Amino acid sequence: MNPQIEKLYHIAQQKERRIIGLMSGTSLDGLDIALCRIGNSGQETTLFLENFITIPYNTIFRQHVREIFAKRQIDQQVLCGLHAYIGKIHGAFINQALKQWNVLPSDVDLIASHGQTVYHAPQRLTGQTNFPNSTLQIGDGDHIAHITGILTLSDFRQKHVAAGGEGAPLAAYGDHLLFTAETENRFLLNIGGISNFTFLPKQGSSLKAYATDLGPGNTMMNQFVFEQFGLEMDQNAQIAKKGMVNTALLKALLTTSFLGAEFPKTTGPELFNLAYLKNAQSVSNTSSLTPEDILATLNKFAAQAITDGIKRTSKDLENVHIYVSGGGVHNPLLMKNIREALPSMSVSSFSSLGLNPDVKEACLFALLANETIAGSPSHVQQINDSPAVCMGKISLPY
Ligand SMILES: Nc1ncnc2c1ncn2[C@@H]1O[C@H](COP(=O)(O)OP(=O)(O)OP(=O)(O)O)[C@@H](O)[C@H]1O
Ligand SMILES: CC(=O)N[C@H]1[C@@H]2OC[C@@H](O2)[C@@H](O)[C@@H]1O[C@H](C)C(=O)O
Repeated sequence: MNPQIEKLYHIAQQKERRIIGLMSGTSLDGLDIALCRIGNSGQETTLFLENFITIPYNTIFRQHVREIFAKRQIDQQVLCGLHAYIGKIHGAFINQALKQWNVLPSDVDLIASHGQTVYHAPQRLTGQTNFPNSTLQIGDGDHIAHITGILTLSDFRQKHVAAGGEGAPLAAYGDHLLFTAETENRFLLNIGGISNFTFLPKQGSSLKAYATDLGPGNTMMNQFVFEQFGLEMDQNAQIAKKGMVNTALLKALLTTSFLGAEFPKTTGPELFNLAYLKNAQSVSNTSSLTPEDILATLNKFAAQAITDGIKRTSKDLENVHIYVSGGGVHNPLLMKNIREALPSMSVSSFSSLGLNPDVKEACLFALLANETIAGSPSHVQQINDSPAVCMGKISLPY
């Protein structure tokens, strides 16, 4: 037997695995690296976070990804090059993190790599049926495995698509196994570039867990401050706080059919981008607003896409608690807008469930890898409208 397959076989039989989860989101801020100890599988899963770091990307990296990110026309040579380049960079970042933590690569069982989403094209976006739902994450797993010497699972979303899904959100799988509560109905809200939630009905409920994207999280605010001020984000909503919400623009932003569509659904910056903003400004005659007013309106838009979605699912429910993760939790105006629209619900940071809100998604991919190696598709069959599959491709280091 190939000794690497034998090693994998042993890893699958261990009671506990040390797995590095990686997440690189649409904000292009950096690579989240979470070193997790994951025990058992399925409902018995335990997760302990040993270490976490976000290694920031440099300007050159961001420029390269922005050349192709969410764009329909691109230079294929850049796409091809980035697939290998991102794999190499992520591998080097892992080695750097392990050195910093004094952990030997031989003491890590697996890496679970999300990669970098460069295009997300469900049929609901393209409106075409000649191609199936599709989504593309780059940063090849073979490079990561080779550079680190660690067995690597990557490209998790393809199996979801193959089995009839849109390739996202995958959060429901981990959220359901780790965070379902006995006594309360939960929304685990993640506000990254795009906002999404996992709805977790309390144990014993006749309702089923599911996850859906909601609309823009930070992405439109980020794109707008980058265009106007060359900034990566509206830090602490400093700019938006100086502006006023324009109701005509807000109404125009809220008119896309995506927001009214049934759950679950997925989206990305392929829809929610500056062209979308320009079009909304044009139809609402608001092209001469100040950047501050536009940003205040985009902030409110992100909040309303989130709270309308939550209201829709929770209207007949009592004892509803919302736990927020992702970078949006650090935007005070966004959080204020969300709380004001949901006065009867408790809205808290994900940290009150015992996990740092910035690390949740990286841990999720570690958990997905654990299920693929040591779990079973039957563990996730209770999630509504999402295929019961194990995800990720396996790369051997040698
Ligand atoms: N202090 C802050 N003030 C305002 N916004 C913030 C702050 N900190 C983080 N953010 C927002 O959060 C974003 C990063 O969030 P996160 O890391 O969850 O996104 P992501 O992983 O790229 O998203 P996704 O996984 O959805 O693609 C930043 O780009 C910024 O918009
Ligand atoms: C295609 C893609 O990369 N989607 C991301 C993105 O970021 C948030 C939202 O859009 C979500 O659908 C998904 O990520 C999370 C981790 C998920 O799959 O649950």
